[in-house]
Amino acid sequence: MKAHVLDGKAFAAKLRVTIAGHVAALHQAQGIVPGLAVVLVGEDPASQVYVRSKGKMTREVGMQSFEHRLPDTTSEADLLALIAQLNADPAVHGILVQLPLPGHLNSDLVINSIDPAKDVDGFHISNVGLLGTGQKAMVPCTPLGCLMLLRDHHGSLAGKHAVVIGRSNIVGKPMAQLLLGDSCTVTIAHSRTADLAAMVRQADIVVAAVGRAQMVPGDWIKPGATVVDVGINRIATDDGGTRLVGDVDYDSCAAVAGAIAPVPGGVGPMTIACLLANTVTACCRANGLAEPAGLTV
Ligand SMILES: Nc1nc(=O)c2c([nH]1)NC[C@@H]1CN(c3ccc(C(=O)N[C@@H](CCC(=O)O)C(=O)O)cc3)C=[N+]21
Repeated sequence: MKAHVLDGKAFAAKLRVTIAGHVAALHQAQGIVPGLAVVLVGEDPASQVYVRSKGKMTREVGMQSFEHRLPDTTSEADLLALIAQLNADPAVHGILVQLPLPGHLNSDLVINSIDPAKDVDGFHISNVGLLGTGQKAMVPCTPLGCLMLLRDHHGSLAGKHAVVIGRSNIVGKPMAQLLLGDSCTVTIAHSRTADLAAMVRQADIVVAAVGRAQMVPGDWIKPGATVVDVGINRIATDDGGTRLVGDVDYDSCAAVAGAIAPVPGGVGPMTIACLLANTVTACCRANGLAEPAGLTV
């Protein structure tokens, strides 16, 4: 059997068309243009690629993109002052501070200084608490994108056993909350889980978000299970180049899984599309307008 491919690239492209429609309608009916501010501190090359890609897609759907690039020597006070300015700017509906931040900056402090209503990453403690208690929140983009792919493929997720590998605040924990919200039985596994292979073999849904290249082999996958690969790892190739791989070993997993989201072309494009979706949602909430269906949970 060869797994069905969960085509995040195509899904995200359709979602961006839908978002562009909502952006055009907001502009026509209300004269409002949703705005997203992205803040990048330092010169990490991978981060620069993502920030460029986010800016391009933000403009493509008709929204305003504000990019702030700061040197890696930026003080915490200066970064907090910029965030205060963006919090107060009515043209800015969403604020994303690219992570990881340079080591001298306290990322918890920085993230919690963002107005929760503009926190399109969903990382502010207030949004984390709202999500955890089933209230209306800004939902983290990567888990939201994974959930959209899973719902699209399965319809209802109720009663399925989901094993989330990874316990980060940005993927593992919010992913588990979303799956619980959809009535899955959820296990959060991690590097210290005893007999991880046996645990993963019980899963109807596997979400791999550990940050270790190709660490999940096909013989950990229950035949027919759905595999969502969140990993983004650049590895060396034999010809001296590099290539992007996920946290699962694609070929061996695709041979046993019922469905699998590949890297690249799976969760990555969904993350950016969900960032745009969150910005539209934040813009509608800020203006007291009904938010479009289908952009969040
Ligand atoms: N505050 C914050 N929010 C984030 O959402 C955030 C962040 N910081 N820091 C970095 C990570 C990483 N991230 C990705 C987004 C899209 C792709 C993506 O589109 N990947 C393409 C391939 C891109 C390539 O070729 O490099 C794909 O998987 O098909 C990857 C990674 C968002 N992040």
